[in-house]
Amino acid sequence: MSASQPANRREVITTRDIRNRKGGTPIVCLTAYTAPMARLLDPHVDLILVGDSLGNVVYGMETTLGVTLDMMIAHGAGVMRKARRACVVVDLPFGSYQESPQQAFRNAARVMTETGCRAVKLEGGSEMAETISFLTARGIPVLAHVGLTPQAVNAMGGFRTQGRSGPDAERILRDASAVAEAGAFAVVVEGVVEHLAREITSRIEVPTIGIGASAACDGQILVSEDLLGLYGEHLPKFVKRYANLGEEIDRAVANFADDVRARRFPDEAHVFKAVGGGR
Ligand SMILES: Nc1nc(=O)c2c([nH]1)NC[C@@H]1CN(c3ccc(C(=O)N[C@@H](CCC(=O)O)C(=O)O)cc3)CN21
Ligand SMILES: CC(C)C(=O)C(=O)O
Ligand SMILES: [Mg+2]
Repeated sequence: MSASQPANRREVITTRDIRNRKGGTPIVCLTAYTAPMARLLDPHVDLILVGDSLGNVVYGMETTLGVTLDMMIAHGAGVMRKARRACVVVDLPFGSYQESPQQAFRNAARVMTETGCRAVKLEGGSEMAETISFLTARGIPVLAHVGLTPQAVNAMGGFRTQGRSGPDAERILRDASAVAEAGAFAVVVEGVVEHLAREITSRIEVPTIGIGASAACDGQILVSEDLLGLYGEHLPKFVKRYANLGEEIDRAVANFADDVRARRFPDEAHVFKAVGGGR
């Protein structure tokens, strides 16, 4: 009998699967903001994050502070339509969860019901522990995010590597422990020095997913447009470019413009003709 494993059951990755990867094969994560990008990433990654970095990447904002809940829900729903197996997590934007556990639940529940995603991510350490246990106890899995937290850019005085001083490193370690103990299924660790990332990873029981936080983490995440060469010229030091799609787009658009101006496009292969009755 195979009632528990029907042959046509499709592989899906749950937050529990991610949680269980602690210390195993590194967890592969990338961002997607749209359906076509989700379709391309889905066969290759374990987790797709609909990040509030879409404020920078899609909307040209300077920081993520102007991103709204409605924007996250619209993009999250688009990603969900084309992600079949990867675990999809949606960022809660600035101002949608910091006020109280009740505010966080109300807005996270909207994200879950209106997108169908598996979990939400929120930024913060010890001060968010109560909110994380409030959400997880009520059925909303939470991915935590500590270290360099972009929504706190004004409090941090810029996008700076965190944990360089002893007291700073101890605070971030306490933050990571607090969010893990509060019930987060994994913790994004951003922009911290290598020895701190290694220390956090060895001390907490759930996986760490690093961005600019060394190979000592249990997984890695990057912004897809950064590694594809689709965003910006000056990238953070931690980004590795795997393609230069921006250059490809430049060449393709220049060729299209030349063809239109020279009347080479549309050519015979791309024109409708009224053959046998027409249309
Ligand atoms: N396209 C994109 N990629 C990202 O990784 C990203 C976003 N957007 N938006 C939200 C946050 C902001 N992030 C950032 C932005 C800038 C730096 C940066 O300039 N870092 C300096 C560190 C300088 C230091 O050593 O303190 C660097 O040179 O890497 C880092 C992370 C990461 N996130
Ligand atoms: C870079 C990741 C961790 C993120 O929070 C985002 O893309 O918004
Ligand atoms: Mg984010």
